[in-house]
Amino acid sequence: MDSDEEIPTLIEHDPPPAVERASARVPLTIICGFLGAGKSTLLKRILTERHGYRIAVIMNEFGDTADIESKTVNVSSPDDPAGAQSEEVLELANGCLCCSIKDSGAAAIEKLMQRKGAFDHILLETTGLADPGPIASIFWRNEEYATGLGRDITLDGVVCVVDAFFGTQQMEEDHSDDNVGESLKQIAGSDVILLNKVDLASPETVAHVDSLIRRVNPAVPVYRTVRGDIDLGLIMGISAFSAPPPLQPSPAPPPLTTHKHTHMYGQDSCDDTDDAHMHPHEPTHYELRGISSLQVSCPVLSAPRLERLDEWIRSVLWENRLPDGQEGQGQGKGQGLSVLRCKGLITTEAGEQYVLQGVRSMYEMTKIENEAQEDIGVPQVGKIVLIGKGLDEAVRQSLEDVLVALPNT
Ligand SMILES: Nc1nc2c(ncn2[C@@H]2O[C@H](COP(=O)(O)OP(=O)(O)OP(=O)(O)O)[C@@H](O)[C@H]2O)c(=O)[nH]1
Repeated sequence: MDSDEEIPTLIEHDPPPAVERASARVPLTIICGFLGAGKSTLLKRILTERHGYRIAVIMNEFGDTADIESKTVNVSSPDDPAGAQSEEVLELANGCLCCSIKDSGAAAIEKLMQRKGAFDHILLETTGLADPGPIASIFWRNEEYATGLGRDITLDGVVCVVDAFFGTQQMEEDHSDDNVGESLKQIAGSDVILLNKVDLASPETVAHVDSLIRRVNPAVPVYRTVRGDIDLGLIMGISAFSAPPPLQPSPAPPPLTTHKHTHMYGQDSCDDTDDAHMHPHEPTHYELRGISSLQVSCPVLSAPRLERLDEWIRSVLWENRLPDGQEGQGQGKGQGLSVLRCKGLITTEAGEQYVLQGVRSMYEMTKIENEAQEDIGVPQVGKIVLIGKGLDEAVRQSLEDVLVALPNT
């Protein structure tokens, strides 16, 4: 055997950390929120405090080339005193990167990814009136095709900053063409909500906004903050698009106290003319200007029933109708069926468990690997949460039929 044929000795070595980091996908968090709610304040805190995370922050409206100077957080860094005016990626004293550029968000991120390895997480701020759904879809879809940015980035979650003082009023006044309002779409499409500026609002006002949020999106954790002071571990690294929804029912929101509140958002009318009376039982199915949520518990499913559920989801998400052709009717407004966000945890008779995640018409059912099942201790009974328009009793009934009532064939 000549020397060329000798079996080479394996030398074990750990890849240098920078190489390891460069090969991993970087998680991206979308930060949306109501106008003036405190998004920039949150980002400025992240960019200037010593927290040990290496975060790249992109502050710009996604895809917008309009004036951004007014959106730029003036971050001064001892290493780059002129940095706030620069359009380049700034490296800040605490290890974060700040990117405030005029070209499109995709270009900004591509530029940022040339520095891959220099940061562990990306935060992308949208403007106060952006619906996060389409942006989330872009990154989520990219991941699936694993080309371009999708090779480098994984969508971690959507965080929404809500103004505790003006939140109720903003939801009330925010009318868009489809009569839903971007603020409600932001709440519907978020995985975490920061109820900010709680120092400015009375406890009753804070509780009321909190209650509205939970009624639109019952699966979302809501953290009350002042000037965006939050443990970063609660908003980053949450894997919202691969984790199951919270298994415990969210804490019951405080009841809406008076009729005045409930009627403000165009709920069905009530015969009682006393404005101060309490509703003894708040409906679990709640509708706020057309957007509502539906939660259905999901028993252990046979394989055919899982297939039928998949068909049901395809019909509802892709065709905006129930599989039997009977469209859900939006309460009071005649709006059609349209799902903005769905999540679920499904267990099968074969002992497999799936996480359902959907943003608008896109969805995936991902099998939880056995080890992960053990880690998170997933129980046998799952649930399905839908957030969107037209989610009335006909939709609930139809879903329950698929999960429970129809023959288990
Ligand atoms: N009292 C109080 N003021 C706050 C808090 N958070 C932010 N602010 C102030 O509210 C104002 C708006 O905050 P920003 O962080 O600029 O809000 P934004 O969401 O980035 O605003 P837009 O980008 O215009 O939508 C600023 O003057 C902040 O200093 C808070 O928790 N309490």
